[in-house]
Amino acid sequence: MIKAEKFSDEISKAEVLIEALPYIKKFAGSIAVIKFGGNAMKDPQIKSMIAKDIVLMKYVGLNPVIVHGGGPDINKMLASLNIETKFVNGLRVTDEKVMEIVEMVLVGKVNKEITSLINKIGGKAVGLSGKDANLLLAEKDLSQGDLGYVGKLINVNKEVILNLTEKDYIPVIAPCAIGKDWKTYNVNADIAAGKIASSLKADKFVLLTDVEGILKNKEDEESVISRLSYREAKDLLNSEFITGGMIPKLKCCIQALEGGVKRAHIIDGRIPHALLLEIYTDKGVGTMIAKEVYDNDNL
Ligand SMILES: Nc1ncnc2c1ncn2[C@@H]1O[C@H](COP(=O)(O)OP(=O)(O)O)[C@@H](O)[C@H]1O
Ligand SMILES: CC(=O)N[C@@H](CCC(=O)OP(=O)(O)O)C(=O)O
Repeated sequence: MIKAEKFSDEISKAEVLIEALPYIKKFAGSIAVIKFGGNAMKDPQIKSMIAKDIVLMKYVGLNPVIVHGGGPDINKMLASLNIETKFVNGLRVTDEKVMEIVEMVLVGKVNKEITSLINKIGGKAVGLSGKDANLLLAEKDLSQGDLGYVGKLINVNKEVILNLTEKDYIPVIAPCAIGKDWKTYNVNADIAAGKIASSLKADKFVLLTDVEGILKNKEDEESVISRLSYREAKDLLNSEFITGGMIPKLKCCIQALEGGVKRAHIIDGRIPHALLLEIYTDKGVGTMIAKEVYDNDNL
């Protein structure tokens, strides 16, 4: 170790890269569907860090597919227009007027903001809505009663996504779907991301949100459940621990695993570089849900 002291800072940086090597090897060529939640987008600095993580992932060989929400932006726009909406089990009741605003905000604003942020950092992001090439085909979702134009996805045109990832583009998808009746449908972004992850049989499905993960007790930030098996996740879904926006999140993780996704993660997007920590280090952040969960099982 001649002259090692002289380069000690650089050497420790190189060691960090080497530590990531098993993960880089394991995930090279695979697909990670990342859901960028509206609440994780509130802080511009964090938003920019997430975009950097996504670009880095692409350059080290993992193919990110981004699905975004934008609930808080939709709420703001509706409030400024004095339009009230309510949620039923995490789903926004969507009449024709609300649908118009949802599409305007998600496709016209949020989608383009994320796309240009990634491109500014050096990625090749392409923004899409579910209407482009019939990417997301929906029918009316009646599972929670009649919520208007809330859609349930019945098909994902995965060829569009794969054509883009093969050419090193990063698809950025807004969860507005086209109906079988050619009307526009509002799909919860978590549910859309889960369906897209299943159709691609993604290796990783990561939901970025603004809580530490699934909490046993919502008042206690330390009560994060770090690992859940598929069965435990199903039991938890029917418990009183899970409410509001966490319902579609947990539900879509369960459905993604049923659809062939290997691992689903609900992680805290407010932690700087949470995505890199989750994928390229043995420090899991948030909650991991997998068909089988083993101890010391970080890959
Ligand atoms: N058991 C739970 N653990 C953590 N969060 C929960 C739980 N149950 C309900 N929640 C709520 O779910 C919210 C996350 O969902 P949501 O607000 O829709 O996020 P996003 O905009 O990122 O999709 C949390 O802020 C929290 O209020
Ligand atoms: C049907 C339904 O609820 N659609 C959502 C779509 C956006 C979304 O899911 O955004 P977040 O991920 O930021 O919550 C909505 O209208 O808010």
